[in-house]
Amino acid sequence: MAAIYQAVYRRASSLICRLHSTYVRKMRYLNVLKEDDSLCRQAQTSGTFYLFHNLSPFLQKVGEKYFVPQLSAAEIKRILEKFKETEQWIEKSVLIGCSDEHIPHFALDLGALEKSVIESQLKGSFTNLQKALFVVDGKDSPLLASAQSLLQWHNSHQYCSKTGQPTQRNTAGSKRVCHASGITYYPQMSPVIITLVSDGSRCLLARQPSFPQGMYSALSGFCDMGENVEEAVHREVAEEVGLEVESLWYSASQHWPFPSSCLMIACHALVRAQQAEISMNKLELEEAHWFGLEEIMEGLKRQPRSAKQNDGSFLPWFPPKQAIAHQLICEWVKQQTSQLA
Ligand SMILES: NC(=O)C1=CN([C@@H]2O[C@H](COP(=O)(O)OP(=O)(O)OC[C@H]3O[C@@H](n4cnc5c(N)ncnc54)[C@H](O)[C@@H]3O)[C@@H](O)[C@H]2O)C=CC1
Ligand SMILES: [Mg+2]
Repeated sequence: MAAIYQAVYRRASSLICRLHSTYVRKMRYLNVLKEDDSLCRQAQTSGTFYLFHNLSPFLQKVGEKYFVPQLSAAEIKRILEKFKETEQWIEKSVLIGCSDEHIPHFALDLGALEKSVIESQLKGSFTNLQKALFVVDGKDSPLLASAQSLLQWHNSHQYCSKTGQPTQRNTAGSKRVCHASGITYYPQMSPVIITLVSDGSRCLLARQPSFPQGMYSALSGFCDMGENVEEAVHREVAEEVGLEVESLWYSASQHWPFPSSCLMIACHALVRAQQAEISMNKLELEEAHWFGLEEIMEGLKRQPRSAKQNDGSFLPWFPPKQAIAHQLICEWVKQQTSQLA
């Protein structure tokens, strides 16, 4: 039966090849792998693997640069042999993408095996995700973030929340099913709005107590059930700084893996300059200020280390370029400078 499916799939994909762009073919291929367990199992034998250990990605350092190595199935088998483990381990991997040439990419967490043995065999180290995202090449960070989020979701969804029975995953790891209740669970993300509020000439940045010292960011908050993006922006701005948003517009979005799988939806918002007095919610924020263009441009140049002053206090600095908050701040600067020109 599987052979018939594969022949049909090959026939269909050769037709698709002639009709569609590389991108469309790639997305269609990934979609087939998610739906077809036997094809996905076969793909694992020719795929590449990103390794994790208790959700920390494996990195290699060459000179000053960090790389995220992709291992072949044969290399994974060699590691497993060292631990006298079988290649069944590979079935624990999750599908995270594929190359333009349809080489599938998987992520595999070897958390149950001794970390130092793998690290010395592969000459690299498992690195905390928060650090990894800021040292690897920009194109690798979204991949690491989504791979880790998917692995984390599987870790915490082993059981059905209705029956308490174990759930079974499909080969790609794109869903889990409870056979007792028939419920299918799909990986979850929480929508979060992040808003850079402006009064026309200044922008509002705030600090949560958990932020590193001196760091200010745009206002953020989880969307409530049933809320749309516009309502969430209005509510969060009102809740956190006591201001009423007049107008808002969407900028961009980003997947953010902290604390676990957020879809950050970034917007700009405008409040009236005559009604811009901040009334900060002390339960959520420790500081909130209006910043002028010059202060923002100075802050963008500062690094956490250069922000520290002799008396131990910190000058304001802003999230690094990997965070969407950074993009919002840069867009605001661009818009302000173009108004001045
Ligand atoms: N990538 C970026 O540029 C930035 C990302 N963020 C992320 O945005 C997220 C949310 O921002 P906050 O201002 O902390 O949100 P928030 O203002 O909604 O406050 C967090 C509180 O909301 C409650 N909450 C409601 N729904 C929740 C859910 N689904 N998961 C967890 N807590 C929930 C909890 O009580 C939590 O303590 C943070 O996890 C942070 O990592 C925040 C700023 C910048
Ligand atoms: Mg908040």
